[in-house]
Amino acid sequence: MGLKVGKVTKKYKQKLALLSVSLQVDRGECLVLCGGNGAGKSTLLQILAGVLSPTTGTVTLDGVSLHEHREAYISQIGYMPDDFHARSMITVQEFLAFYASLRNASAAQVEEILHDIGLEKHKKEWIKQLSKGMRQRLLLGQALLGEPTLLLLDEPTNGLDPFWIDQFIDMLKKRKKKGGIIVFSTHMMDVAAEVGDHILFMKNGEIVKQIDTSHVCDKEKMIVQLLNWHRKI
Ligand SMILES: Nc1ncnc2c1ncn2[C@@H]1O[C@H](COP(=O)(O)OP(=O)(O)OP(=O)(O)O)[C@@H](O)[C@H]1O
Repeated sequence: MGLKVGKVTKKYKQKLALLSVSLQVDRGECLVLCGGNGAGKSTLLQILAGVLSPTTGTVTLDGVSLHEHREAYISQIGYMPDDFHARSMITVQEFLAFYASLRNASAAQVEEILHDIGLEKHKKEWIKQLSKGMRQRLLLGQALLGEPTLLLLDEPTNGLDPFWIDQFIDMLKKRKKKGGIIVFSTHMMDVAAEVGDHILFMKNGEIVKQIDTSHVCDKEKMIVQLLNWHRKI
């Protein structure tokens, strides 16, 4: 059970973006990807989301192979990309309804998510008129539709104010309790420490450090250590 990534490598023409990345995340766990710009975090998340194909390596979710049973695998994931080009004339509600139809999520769930991401009052607005933080919340809402087993979030806290960062942390904790798996990237070490069971630091496409937080008692001390690691790599 869980997410298993075996020796995943990604080459963009001559550029080696990922080099033999292996990891495992069990049900009910959260893995946080850290590392400087260009470390390979987005590339890894895009591979796990099936948006990019790995050059070599394997990805399975609860034993279902992304390569061999793509449709079954994809139906179990929710993916929030790091960028969002909202040029089209579509409202918040239409945007979520579109993704709900792809994921077999009900209209009731769209309403529930609109409430959870605090965009109920904005549901008739064009998405291109939303603030950065609101767009992030909408993208997150889209990823939650259909209650996916695996949530893949690329820098989800970018642009969120402190209230919404706390809401985000609560939401992740609830999903973990329900047995969901979460993988997200961030530069915010306090968020990583608050919800991460495994914290990975990447550099030049490789995992250079892994911290398992289950034995950590002093969270404040861990945040300082994580900040030091983040600066060092
Ligand atoms: N489409 C592409 N074509 C060529 N090289 C790419 C492409 N996308 C990413 N890269 C390269 O792959 C490497 C990893 O990039 P990636 O976007 O995965 O890093 P990241 O850790 O997410 O960085 P950031 O924190 O800046 O978002 C970088 O060297 C980047 O220049």
